[in-house]
Amino acid sequence: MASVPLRLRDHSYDVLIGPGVRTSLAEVVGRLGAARAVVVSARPAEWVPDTGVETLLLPARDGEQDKTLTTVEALCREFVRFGLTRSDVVVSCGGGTTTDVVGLAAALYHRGVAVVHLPTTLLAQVDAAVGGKTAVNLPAGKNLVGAYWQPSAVLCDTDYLSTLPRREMRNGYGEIARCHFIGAPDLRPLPLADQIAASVALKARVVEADERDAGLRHVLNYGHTLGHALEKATGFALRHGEAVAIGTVFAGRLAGALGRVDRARVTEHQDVVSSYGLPTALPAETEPAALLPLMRHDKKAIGGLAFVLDGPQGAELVDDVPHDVVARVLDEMPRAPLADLVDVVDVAAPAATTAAARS
Ligand SMILES: NC(=O)c1ccc[n+]([C@@H]2O[C@H](COP(=O)([O-])OP(=O)(O)OC[C@H]3O[C@@H](n4cnc5c(N)ncnc54)[C@H](O)[C@@H]3O)[C@@H](O)[C@H]2O)c1
Ligand SMILES: [Zn+2]
Repeated sequence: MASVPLRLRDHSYDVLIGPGVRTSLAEVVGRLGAARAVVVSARPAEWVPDTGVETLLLPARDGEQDKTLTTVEALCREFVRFGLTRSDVVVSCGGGTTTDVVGLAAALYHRGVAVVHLPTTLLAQVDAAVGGKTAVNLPAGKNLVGAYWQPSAVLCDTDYLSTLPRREMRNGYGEIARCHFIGAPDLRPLPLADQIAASVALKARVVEADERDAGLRHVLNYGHTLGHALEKATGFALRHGEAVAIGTVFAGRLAGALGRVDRARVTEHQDVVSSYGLPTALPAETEPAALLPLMRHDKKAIGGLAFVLDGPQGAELVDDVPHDVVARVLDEMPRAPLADLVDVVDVAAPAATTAAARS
């Protein structure tokens, strides 16, 4: 089992990673001094560990459709009915959509009640459940209403991943792959739990340095400017991690075109992304020119087109990248039919991944 600390000025917690770590929940709840717990779970009841205190189990559904203020209100109403107080605890068990919506409910209930996350997707374990950002969607867009609310612990039980569909594993690998270019060592040869621990450790260091997105936290958006545009352009036919993977390959090429990195580093982007079994080409159905305006709407864009790009000082936010360079690098990207991109074979995925993906 790995334990990754996340230390902030007024709040610190540990992220535990490994098989069976969910059984630490009762100890965590005991340490918090909570008398009652509400567990909101999108997974079967038998997947929810004992809390050690009087518990209300609320079933939930993963998915963007329930990541709404309506769900937040419904949860808070149940918290009141159960008599949950400010010194009690809320527990989330599910994918990133569930940890996000439950995290926001915990942030708002009594102006903040302790929350413990039990993420059950690879993406939620390496990214969504760690770092304290919570949000829900509005019809106008994703994650438009939210709060910073750090959990009191995160238990990344890798046993949960044994039932995760292969494509959801790949979704999480998109975020692991981008760690290679924002300060993590080469994680490819490592077992899955170590890859998760290293990705969490990287995110923890970034969040410690910039909890509220004032600067450094931007590096976590490596590959995301094109990634977000591709998600929208394909009507979300690409999973987030798949789109980020293609965005990461593009970020390498763009950094190369701007003279920020050498040819070998550009190739390394392609190699790393493909060795995680992730797509590296633009969908043939998407017109490169149609992606430009979508990238302009990315929330990182302050003036012109902004990208997090690799360079001599490592990854950093680069503002005002000339449109013509972006357009040219997009045009030069390899292309492949969308159907092929979302069905990439896991070429060199580590044994643990392949086993989990098959089951
Ligand atoms: N707060 C943050 O910092 C942050 C960071 C990244 C992403 N996010 C959010 O995370 C969300 C995406 O999370 P996600 O990719 O986990 O999506 P998700 O929660 O929709 O789960 C993906 C799918 O996996 C299924 N699933 C979950 N656990 C499973 C398991 N153990 N076995 C089998 N199936 C399982 C779900 O039912 C769902 O169909 C987005 O809403 C995104 O905005 C938040
Ligand atoms: Zn992401």
